[in-house]
Amino acid sequence: MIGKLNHVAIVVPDLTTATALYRDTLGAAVSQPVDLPPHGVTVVFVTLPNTKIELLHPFGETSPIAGFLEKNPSGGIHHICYEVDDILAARDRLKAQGARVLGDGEPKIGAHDKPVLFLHPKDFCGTLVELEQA
Ligand SMILES: C[C@H](C(=O)O)C(=O)SCCNC(=O)CCNC(=O)[C@H](O)C(C)(C)COP(=O)(O)OP(=O)(O)OC[C@H]1O[C@@H](n2cnc3c(N)ncnc32)[C@H](O)[C@@H]1OP(=O)(O)O
Ligand SMILES: [Co+2]
Repeated sequence: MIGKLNHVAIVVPDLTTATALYRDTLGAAVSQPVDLPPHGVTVVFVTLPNTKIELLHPFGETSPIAGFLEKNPSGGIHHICYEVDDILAARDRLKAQGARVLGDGEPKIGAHDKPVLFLHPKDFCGTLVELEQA
């Protein structure tokens, strides 16, 4: 069911520092920061030849990543995102198998203007999983 690895997301305490690290030290192509209010994050996209890295920082008062940053003040890998061909079919199959789909269970439009869903980290080996419609 899951296809390509779309991105790995890293929560960072300081986006400017993290962007400089990826651009100047690691030599990657990085975007400007983009605020995504419906998701409670600001994101910098790092484009690699075979996938993407997203550098995330909390946006707004009720960010879903605020708790993670509190527990991991130096930052850390926050989630991995897999592509699926049919996100509603994937959701229904996962729910039938007992996986917890986060939020209200309805896909939101994600950072790449495609529908996304999140699966509880405790159901997937301690890793928060994002699914994105391919
Ligand atoms: C838009 C863009 C895109 O790419 O399209 C994005 O990705 S937006 C990315 C930001 N959006 C999201 O992350 C949305 C989905 N996430 C969420 O709803 C929430 O972050 C959440 C429910 C996973 C966790 O929320 P929280 O940290 O406030 O909750 P808790 O503190 O109660 O956490 C419950 C348990 O899960 C653990 N836990 C929390 N977050 C993570 C994580 N990222 N990876 C692994 N474990 C995690 C906690 O340590 C705790 O474990 P223990 O009990 O053992 O201490
Ligand atoms: Co993501």
